[in-house]
Amino acid sequence: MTLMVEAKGLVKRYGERVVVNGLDLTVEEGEVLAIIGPNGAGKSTTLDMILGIKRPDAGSVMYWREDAKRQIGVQLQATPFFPGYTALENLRMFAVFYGLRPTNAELMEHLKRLNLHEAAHIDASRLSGGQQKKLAIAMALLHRPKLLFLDEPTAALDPRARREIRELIRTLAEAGTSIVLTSHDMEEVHKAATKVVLINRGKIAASGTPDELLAQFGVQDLEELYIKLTESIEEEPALGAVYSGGGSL
Ligand SMILES: Nc1ncnc2c1ncn2[C@@H]1O[C@H](COP(=O)(O)OP(=O)(O)OP(=O)(O)O)[C@@H](O)[C@H]1O
Repeated sequence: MTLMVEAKGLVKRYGERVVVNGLDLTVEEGEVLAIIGPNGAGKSTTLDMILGIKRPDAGSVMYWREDAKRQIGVQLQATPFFPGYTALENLRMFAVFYGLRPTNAELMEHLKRLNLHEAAHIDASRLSGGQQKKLAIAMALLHRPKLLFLDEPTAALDPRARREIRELIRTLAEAGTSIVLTSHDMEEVHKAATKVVLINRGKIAASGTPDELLAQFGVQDLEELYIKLTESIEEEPALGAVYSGGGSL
């Protein structure tokens, strides 16, 4: 088993507020790890610290190799497209950033993988929300990363597009790509993820395969688990004390 990422004791504070509180996380090769949790739980902040976008106040992040960042693909919630340029042109610009020189035919093939080829010649800023999301994912995949981060990859997508992205995730994982994703769609997480980490108030409330979690907590599905664990932590006053300053989250 190769560990692709090992994050230990991650802490992030904003003023007196601790939004990520001593979080440990590992990503194994070929794993599809879903990070779930309420709005504001600290999921994106955790991803940002793992990616080096935000500096942790404590803790460490180790990758499987020193030059790992060349082999990482990232789709964040907001993607800065270049307006005035088509989807294809945007894709080409990102390819150049990665040091690649793909032909038009290769780029079209890449767009086709995401069922986005018909939008190739549309200005990126005029694409629908779902098409923009797909373009962001296409950009993250251009250099065939070994490790892929997807922050809410299926939010704003219609059911067919969701299924396409889920199938793409499965195909990538089968080919050995490790994937870390966040999602609020529990059914989808159950279908796509090999491991689930539930974050609540900056801490890990549960972690395991979807089936392990259902058995461990005696619930029917991940939505029930989510409701159960996010409720129970809010009700438990002792856990509130771990947040410095006592500020509400
Ligand atoms: N720059 C900042 N300054 C102050 N607070 C911040 C900053 N960035 C994030 N936060 C706060 O940190 C907390 C965690 O935010 P984060 O974006 O990690 O949550 P999340 O779990 O990804 O939520 P969502 O599901 O809504 O995307 C939130 O309460 C947010 O308001």
